[in-house]
Amino acid sequence: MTRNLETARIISLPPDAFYIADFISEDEEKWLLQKVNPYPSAPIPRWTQLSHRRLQTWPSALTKTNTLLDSPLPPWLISPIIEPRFAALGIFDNAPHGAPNHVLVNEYRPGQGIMPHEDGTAYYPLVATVSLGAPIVLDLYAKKHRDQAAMEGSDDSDQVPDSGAKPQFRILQERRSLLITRGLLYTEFLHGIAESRTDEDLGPYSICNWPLLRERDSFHDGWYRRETRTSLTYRDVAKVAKMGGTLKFMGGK
Ligand SMILES: O=C(O)CCC(=O)C(=O)O
Ligand SMILES: [Fe+2]
Repeated sequence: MTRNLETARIISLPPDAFYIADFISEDEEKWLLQKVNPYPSAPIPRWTQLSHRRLQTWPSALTKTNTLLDSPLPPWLISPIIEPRFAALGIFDNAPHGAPNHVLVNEYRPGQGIMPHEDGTAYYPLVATVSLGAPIVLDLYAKKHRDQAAMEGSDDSDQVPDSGAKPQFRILQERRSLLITRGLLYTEFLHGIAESRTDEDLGPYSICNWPLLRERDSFHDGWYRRETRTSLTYRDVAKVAKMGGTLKFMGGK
């Protein structure tokens, strides 16, 4: 990864996390939100309603064996985010395909969130997240290790934090920002977003990327009311099946 990115490192976190407050412009944000929610309705309804958020999966969902059927991302997810910006920062240079091939779009309305989870081995261990619309706090929890889970009498696959457990770290993602998490932070931590109508206790001691924020002043009361926040999460799926192969298989040749 290039030197440029080092100035964006969140130094209080285990390796590695990077935060760039002003990654896209206001016009680009507006344009991307229109692409996510085309007026009056998408030609193909892209949203899947989940219990606590809405989700779009581009270019398509992974198969049961975590394989991506090879197909390009739509142009609006490529330019300007992947080309030229990710490329200039060398973000995916070491990933198997040298660039992201999969994007999950999440939308959270006030009160919605996502349970602490890990993204797992289907992806190269790096996620680059562009935030749109409003700020939100991402909570990080160290995974429980086998011995700890055993001591607590839970089965050893139970790495999920107890409900009500305090996150170990909190990252504030402003609208128009980029957050990159990779390496140990990807493999050894769970991440989640609280199902809350406010984000509170915001300050230099509780928010680990505080020095890198664009609009610290707007958080000086220590809280804000949630508004609809959309995320574009870019990843590289390791296993890709060429369509040609599938067609040949279907044609019996
Ligand atoms: O919306 C986000 O920033 C997090 C989404 C997430 O964790 C996921 O889609 O796996
Ligand atoms: Fe995730």
